[in-house]
Amino acid sequence: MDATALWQRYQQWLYFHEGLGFYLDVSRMRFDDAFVKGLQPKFEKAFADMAELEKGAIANPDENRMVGHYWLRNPKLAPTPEIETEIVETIEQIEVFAEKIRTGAIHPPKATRFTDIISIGIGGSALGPEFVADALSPEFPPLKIHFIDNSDPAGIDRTLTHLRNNLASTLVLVISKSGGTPEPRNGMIEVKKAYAGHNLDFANYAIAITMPGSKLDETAKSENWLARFPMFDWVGGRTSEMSTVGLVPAALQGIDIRAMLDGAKEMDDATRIPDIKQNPAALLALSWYFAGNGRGEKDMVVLPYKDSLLLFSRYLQQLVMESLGKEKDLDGNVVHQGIAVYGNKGSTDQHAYVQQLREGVANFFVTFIEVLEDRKGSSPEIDPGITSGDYLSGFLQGTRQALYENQRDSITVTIPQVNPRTVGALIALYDRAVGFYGSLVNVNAYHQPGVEAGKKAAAVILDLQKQVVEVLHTEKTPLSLEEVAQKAGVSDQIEAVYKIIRHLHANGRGIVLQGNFGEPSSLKISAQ
Ligand SMILES: O=P(O)(O)OC[C@H]1O[C@](O)(CO)[C@@H](O)[C@@H]1O
Repeated sequence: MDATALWQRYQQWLYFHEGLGFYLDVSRMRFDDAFVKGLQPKFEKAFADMAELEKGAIANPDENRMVGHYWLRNPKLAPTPEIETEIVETIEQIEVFAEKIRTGAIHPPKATRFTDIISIGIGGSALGPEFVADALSPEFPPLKIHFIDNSDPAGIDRTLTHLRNNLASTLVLVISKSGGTPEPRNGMIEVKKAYAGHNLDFANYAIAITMPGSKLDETAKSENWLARFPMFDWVGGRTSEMSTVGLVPAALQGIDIRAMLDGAKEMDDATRIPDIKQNPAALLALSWYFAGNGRGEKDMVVLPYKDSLLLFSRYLQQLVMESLGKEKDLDGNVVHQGIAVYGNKGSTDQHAYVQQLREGVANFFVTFIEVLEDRKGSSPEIDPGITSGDYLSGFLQGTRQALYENQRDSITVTIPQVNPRTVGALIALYDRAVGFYGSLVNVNAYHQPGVEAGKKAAAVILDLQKQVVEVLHTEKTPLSLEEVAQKAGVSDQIEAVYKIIRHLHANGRGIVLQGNFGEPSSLKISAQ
């Protein structure tokens, strides 16, 4: 297509939302009208499915759950008055509590104000809060947030070491919908010990965000923690940024949560329109379907040209891949669906992997995210009449064009600036696009059965570790790996036994290894 035809196509497909100042350009996805027409029946179903979901249908049949994240930003849509009240009151509760913490009306026993937050959580209980903190937290927030989102002891140490002089004024958020996920539980126990080590009563600093009645909730209740906020059963982890999971940490940092909710609501209103061309989430889902033939054949590379949106691609990775990456469709057929997502930011990534995108294997499509406002205030000139923001904008246009010339498709999302409204709107846009795409390819986008396998296998390894240690403590003479496995009753699991022993040895856990470390079968193992 020549430049004139492309300009026509650009105008023909451009979506603009006036209230949000939001643009979506899908003109560089090379679908034609016949393709759009062919997908129309699937979209009719997707729009109908979405309407049912919003009315409270059991949209997650496997877990027998309603899917209600849209009600969080428009409580009037909730299917019962009880749910509506619950949402409204919880938001008010968050605002009142955050205000008291920020002003010092609620303060720690040994300080006049809380200064920091440690937020402990993983997956949907971390990625949204991390993204929003990075995107929206003020330069000098009333409380500075730090994250523990793993069971990595060195990572936990790093956070605690940074805060070693501030623990007495550090609030701890323990965020886990289920209240039983091992990683946040481990983090919580380690942080609790650190508080005890500083003679601080953890309960005065701790806040639980979890489903009422969960293990975490019970602990918080019985230990009389500073506060507890409910996470609702009908909100999935990866769509929970507008629930207590995201709103509590955001409000504590002084981020305008009402503006975030308003932006999301406005985008929800726009993405409820049952017309592909008038609906930006439908346009995204259509483009994804086109790119990967409805089978995820192409990866989604997300490139925000703005440092503060760096974590958006990481956030989307869970939202898209945990939602759409499914073995079976809703009829039980094996389909192995999904779309792989990766990306960091432009123009930085132009000096990393864009070489391959331009010339290498064509197994992707790009989503550029453009922010019109360069910075607050004016910019100095780098070259005559040219600012660094002009460069960034030029790099985006240039890369989009260079990719298109080589038959690499792209979508461009444009927002006026990064603020709570536009961030809320972006989150809502992708929530809905994923929901639509799930309907188009007929998968349950709201469960995550695949995650369980890894969790179960890890639990088996931890049980095996206990058996191995018991065997080694009972035996007086050094044993080979084979003998340890045999005595532990797991002769078929020598490799797992070896890895457990090697890890214990490396961490000074009372295991002695003799022999050639490059030849595991030569090793003799004993307990100290
Ligand atoms: O908030 P929870 O229950 O600790 O779960 C954390 C994450 O674990 C998962 O269940 C599986 O990875 C995610 O869906 C979820 O966001």
